[in-house]
Amino acid sequence: MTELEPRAFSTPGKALIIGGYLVLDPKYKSFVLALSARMHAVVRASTRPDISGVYLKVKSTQFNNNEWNYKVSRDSGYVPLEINDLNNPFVEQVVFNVFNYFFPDQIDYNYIEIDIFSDPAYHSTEGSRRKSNQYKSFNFHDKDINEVHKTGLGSSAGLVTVLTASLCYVLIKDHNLNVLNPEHLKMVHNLSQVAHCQAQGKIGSGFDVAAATYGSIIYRRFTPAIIAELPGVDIRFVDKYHKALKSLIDRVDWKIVCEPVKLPPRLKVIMGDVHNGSETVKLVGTVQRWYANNLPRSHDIYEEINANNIIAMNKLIKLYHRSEENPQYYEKMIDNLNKDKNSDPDINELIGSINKIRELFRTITKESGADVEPMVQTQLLNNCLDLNGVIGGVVPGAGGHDAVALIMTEKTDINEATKNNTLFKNVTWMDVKQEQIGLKEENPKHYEDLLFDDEL
Ligand SMILES: Nc1ncnc2c1ncn2[C@@H]1O[C@H](COP(=O)(O)OP(=O)(O)OP(=O)(O)O)[C@@H](O)[C@H]1O
Ligand SMILES: C[C@@](O)(CCOP(=O)(O)O)CC(=O)O
Repeated sequence: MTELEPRAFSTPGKALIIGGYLVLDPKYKSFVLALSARMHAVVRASTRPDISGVYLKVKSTQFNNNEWNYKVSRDSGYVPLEINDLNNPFVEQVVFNVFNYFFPDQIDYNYIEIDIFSDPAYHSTEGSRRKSNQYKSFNFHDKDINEVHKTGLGSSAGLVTVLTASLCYVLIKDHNLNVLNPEHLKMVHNLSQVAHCQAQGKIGSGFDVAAATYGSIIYRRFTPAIIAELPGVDIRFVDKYHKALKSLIDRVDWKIVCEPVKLPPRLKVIMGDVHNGSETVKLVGTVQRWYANNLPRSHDIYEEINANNIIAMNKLIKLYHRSEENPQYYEKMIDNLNKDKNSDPDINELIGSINKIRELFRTITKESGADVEPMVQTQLLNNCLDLNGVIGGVVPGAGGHDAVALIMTEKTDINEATKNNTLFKNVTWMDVKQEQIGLKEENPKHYEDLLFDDEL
């Protein structure tokens, strides 16, 4: 039995700060922050002559030892067959698409094992026990993955991207996958978008997959049609899907924008979990119906939101440049914000544009009935904005009752500022930071010998 050298990868979670709903239309740009909570995969593969075709085991031991076992073969169009009839559409679509992309004649390593790990912030900690080693810490639940409450950081997009990278490593020529090679990143990104889109039922803009791959970005989506036009699987002509997919991944111009961005220095994002959970799919459907039934006024509202989105994004970029041009002045200016939020014209315009975006989303909330910025969240955000050092706040992504995202000075200690204050009793400040980097190589040894913290 020969073994492929084990490798590990990770991808970040996300917060869509600016551009919710509009980003579903390829016309509009958005601002997405990658977060320090990451999804991880450790991949091992070996040659097993006793097994016919390919056997793939995906394990998620953190969730009641969940695992999915697939058989795949070229003769059946690489449609994965789960041997216990278990469902995980995200894993299935990754397997299907990565195998179809490479469409291998013969597979050197036909027994593949992938261990998935998700950082604690993705899920509620309730009923979990922490396991750690000197490098990593993960929560272990005695419930299945689908029964544990999510915090909305984009676990499925992170999972799809990190699994895609892992399988690409096994199947790419000479196993030379390099996360620093732009061509390889593009391949992982495009394959992940296809798999995520198919698993989700084609509803998302793909900002979460783009952030999982590229980190914090200004994002403009691809035209949804390019994925919708892929042919179905046809067992009689197994290479039909492969040819169309290969062309889509390598040759079609996706006209996508993924420009790296950073929050201006000395500012940070803080995510607050409101523990309620929202149904993105339902919210999107309701807002889209409102949009269609209220044209052309709804279009004008979107255009006005977009004008303010652009102001907010430009101000964030300008502040970043100012920090580089005159670091001392910039530092003082940020320090001043802890006393007077209106002391700088760029910050003023940033605050003004975010307030306007929120106001327009409240109009949509009222008219459509979709809780994009429901009253409780308005109150919570306004209470946050009253705190020293907090300069902006939004209900990220699709909005709803899930979470709030705040932009504040680095010196602001949100836990301290809200401690014992009943106005904030329903919110838990999450232990995540904004991060630049998307798909990252990890050390597979860092996932070994995890021990329960309470037994250390
Ligand atoms: N650690 C994991 N192991 C295995 N599968 C996982 C894991 N994390 C997520 N998944 C898959 O992703 C699904 C959750 O995806 P979903 O898109 O509903 O949530 P999300 O991406 O975390 O949330 P949101 O899009 O609101 O940020 C799970 O049902 C499971 O199929
Ligand atoms: C409403 C939408 O723009 C954002 C959804 O974001 P989230 O899943 O709530 O983080 C949909 C999308 O872009 O996929």
